[in-house]
Amino acid sequence: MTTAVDTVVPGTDPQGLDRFRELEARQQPRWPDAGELEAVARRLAGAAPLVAPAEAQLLTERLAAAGRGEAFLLQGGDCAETFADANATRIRNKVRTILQMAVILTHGASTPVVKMGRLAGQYAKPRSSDSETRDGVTLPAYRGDMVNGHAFTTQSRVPDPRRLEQAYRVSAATANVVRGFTQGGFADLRQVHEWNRGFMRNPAYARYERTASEIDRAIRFMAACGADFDALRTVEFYLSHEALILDYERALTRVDTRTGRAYDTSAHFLWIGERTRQLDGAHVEFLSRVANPIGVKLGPTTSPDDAIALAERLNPDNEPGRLTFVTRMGTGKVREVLPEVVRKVTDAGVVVTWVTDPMHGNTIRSASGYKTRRFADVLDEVTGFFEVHRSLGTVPGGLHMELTGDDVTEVLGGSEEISDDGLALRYETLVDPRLNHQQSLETAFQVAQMLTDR
Ligand SMILES: O=C[C@H](O)[C@H](O)COP(=O)(O)O
Ligand SMILES: C=C(OP(=O)(O)O)C(=O)O
Repeated sequence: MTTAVDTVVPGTDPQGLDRFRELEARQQPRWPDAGELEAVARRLAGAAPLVAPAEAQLLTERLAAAGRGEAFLLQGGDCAETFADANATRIRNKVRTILQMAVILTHGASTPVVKMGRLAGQYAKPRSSDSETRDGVTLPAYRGDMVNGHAFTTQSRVPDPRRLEQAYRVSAATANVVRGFTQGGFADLRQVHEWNRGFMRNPAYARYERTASEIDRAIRFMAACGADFDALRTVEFYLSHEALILDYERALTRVDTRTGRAYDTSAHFLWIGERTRQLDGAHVEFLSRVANPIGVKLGPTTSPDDAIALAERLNPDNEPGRLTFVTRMGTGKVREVLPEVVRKVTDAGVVVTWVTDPMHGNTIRSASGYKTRRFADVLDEVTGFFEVHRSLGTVPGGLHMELTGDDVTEVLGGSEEISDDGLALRYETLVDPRLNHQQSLETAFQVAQMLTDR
């Protein structure tokens, strides 16, 4: 990785990187010790970048291709990564799930897939409420391992800036493991059967095995023809997270010495959440200053004018691939709200890559009290997203999912028919429910069909 980047010390601000500090920043922790936060930010500002600007620039080109319908973005991972789960097995399971989904999509729809994890930095969460009450005791809400601990004790819930450094270190280790898996042979397409080994037989796995066999046959045929398969050994895999805690994102921003542009080197792709996308807010201001490809989540209250104004602010040069709109309307709203937004944005000449997040508009509380989603709702929002783009002649460019490679029981339904009673079996997420491995593969098969029709 090239490290041709210069630190921009907070407070010395040639690129306007600190201007966000003058604006309202929602969803920020109340750090108890400003001095300690500043010391941490200074140390992080001197630390090595986690990604290289050149990689982020290549991703911009890939996302531009997705926006034109020449590729498809698959972005997935935990709702909230945890420090405790940043081990090789869990990371491998997530990477493998994304690789398997990508194989299904590429094979089913003959479309190159841009692979991206919500990984190696997804440690901060926006919350509906600042506090949580249990049995009459009220404490600050858990805001992700980057901010405070999940344990319901006063000590654990106090925001601790040293966690920003821990998030950096764990992200670096995770990124290293991801590079090992994606560059070291594990992701070799000739391992396509191997990725499925050990899973129980069920319809999604049996279907995956058939796909893998067809890919195997095609590879053997091409090998017999003398093809060179070096390109199959490695995959491009990008890292992303929500750019929520601005002190962290600012501290990891560097100036690329080749281009003179500022990059947030905490990830290749950063997105602004639905709760922090105010046009005059700190998050929009900060991300307008970095050159990474960025996303904005658009919920059901988004007006076409909001979307156009965000695009003008975040991508004034209308650079293809720079801006992705991740729509998360909910299954009940997608067909009602999305058409007008897409139509007016398109009519305004705004170049954007459209991606669906079918998770965040479909969260419910089950009768047994779990925060969950119905698998059928998730699929229906994706279906609605494709229908809307089809009817407008615009491009459905990708899928943004909360998923895990493990056999959790957090989302209702799927071919294993997880019921309300079944949620308790392996409900492990600390914030929002994720698709398990098998539900993720099922989704990929359904989307491959929609992509083929695209
Ligand atoms: O992942 C998204 C948000 O952080 C999450 O949905 C907020 O959850 P809450 O409503 O439980 O705070
Ligand atoms: C908080 C998230 O989403 P949204 O901003 O769309 O609610 C998320 O993706 O984790």
